Amino acid sequence: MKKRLAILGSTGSIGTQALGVVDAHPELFDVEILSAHSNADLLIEQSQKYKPNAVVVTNENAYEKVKKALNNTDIKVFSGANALCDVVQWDTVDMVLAAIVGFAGLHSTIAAIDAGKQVAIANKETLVVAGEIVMQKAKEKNILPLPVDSEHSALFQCMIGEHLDSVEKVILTASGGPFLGKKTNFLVNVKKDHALQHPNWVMGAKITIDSATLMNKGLEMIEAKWLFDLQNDQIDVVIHPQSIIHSLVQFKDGSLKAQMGLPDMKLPIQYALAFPQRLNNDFKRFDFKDFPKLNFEQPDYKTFRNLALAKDAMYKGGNATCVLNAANEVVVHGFLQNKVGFLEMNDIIERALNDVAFIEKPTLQDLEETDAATRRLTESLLKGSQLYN
Ligand SMILES: NC(=O)C1=CN([C@@H]2O[C@H](COP(=O)(O)OP(=O)(O)OC[C@H]3O[C@@H](n4cnc5c(N)ncnc54)[C@H](OP(=O)(O)O)[C@@H]3O)[C@@H](O)[C@H]2O)C=CC1
Ligand SMILES: CC(=O)[C@@H](O)[C@H](O)COP(=O)(O)O
Ligand SMILES: [Mn+2]
Repeated sequence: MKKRLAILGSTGSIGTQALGVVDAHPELFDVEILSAHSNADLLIEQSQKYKPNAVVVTNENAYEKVKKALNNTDIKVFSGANALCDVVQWDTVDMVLAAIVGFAGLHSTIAAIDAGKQVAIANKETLVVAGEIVMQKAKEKNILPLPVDSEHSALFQCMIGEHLDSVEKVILTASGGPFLGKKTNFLVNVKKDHALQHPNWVMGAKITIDSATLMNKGLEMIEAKWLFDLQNDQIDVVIHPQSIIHSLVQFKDGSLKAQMGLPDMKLPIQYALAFPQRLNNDFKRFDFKDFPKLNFEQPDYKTFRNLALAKDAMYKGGNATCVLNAANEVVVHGFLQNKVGFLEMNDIIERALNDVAFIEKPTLQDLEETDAATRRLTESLLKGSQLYN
């Protein structure tokens, strides 16, 4: 029986690569649901090729275009974020790939878990904002959320067959991004074109900027905490510029297990979609001759302050990681519009973390309000930037 997939965020970097995995294994997967926000043309193209049961479009203008284009087909076309939460619960869906970027992916992921669906989570922001709630719900439904993020897929693969209480710590590898080794006198002037040039991975714009500021690794620390039920001091980061070792688990006997491979997201996507099977593929193989040296160094927390801010938020807990995420989403959006400087992003996130009211044990409703309040505050702080016009 084929696995029937809901691919949320099918027009993005993860979504399109997931469809590549489906292309390679048509005997294993059927596409039941696709979703997009603004890229109507690509969603129309994908719909014509994969003939899903339904598509959801969250941007109103794009919805009109998709609706018109698919008018003469059997494909149902829905609009709005609520529709995402409805379709993932359909009986005809076996697995949901959460590949929407940002807080916007939270509710549909929770809806999928509430309905007892298998979930493959690329959308790390969901776990950063509401990891405790999401994992508790998954536990109640007896669901094992499958990580798609490369580091977390690596940790997951290393932990298979081990007792979780034999884990001493996990070590997340970070490429260091395009500005590895740079200091503030350089970073103060960097613009989006440079920041968007990730050395090893081709990804969506938001996560690429997060990699450049090291916020991505901070988000990933929090993501690891919830996915693997770790204490804060069990999570380390090491810079590894080649992105060949995708992360490591250190066990109580001192043994280290690492998962390695060329940087290619199709592998962790395929692993999650097919779990517990490992599928054949023709992805390029790692060759030691191409990598005579693998390097490691400590992160520069003083220069890349986002990593320190994220770590502090993780230790603080409560709604602090929700504040961190919302402020970061707003400043990254601003940076991509050349409305705020690279280093100013740190200052604004820090202000938000200091100024938004702390809630120790937030409900989902509290987190929604925290997200909205942080966005309002951060937007107003953004207007203080000299670059803002
Ligand atoms: N790309 C990668 O290699 C990796 C990504 N991730 C994580 O996976 C997630 C997706 O990343 P990535 O694919 O790079 O991002 P992209 O920006 O490439 O794609 C994002 C997807 O989300 C949709 N989307 C955007 N805003 C909304 C919204 N408000 N409501 C509903 N849908 C929306 C987009 O639709 P549209 O394009 O139609 O506007 C698109 O389909 C992120 O959380 C990221 O951190 C994790 C590890 C690696
Ligand atoms: C592919 C992936 O999982 C990204 O999250 C990647 O890890 C980003 O690279 P950095 O290590 O530069 O953040
Ligand atoms: Mn990652």
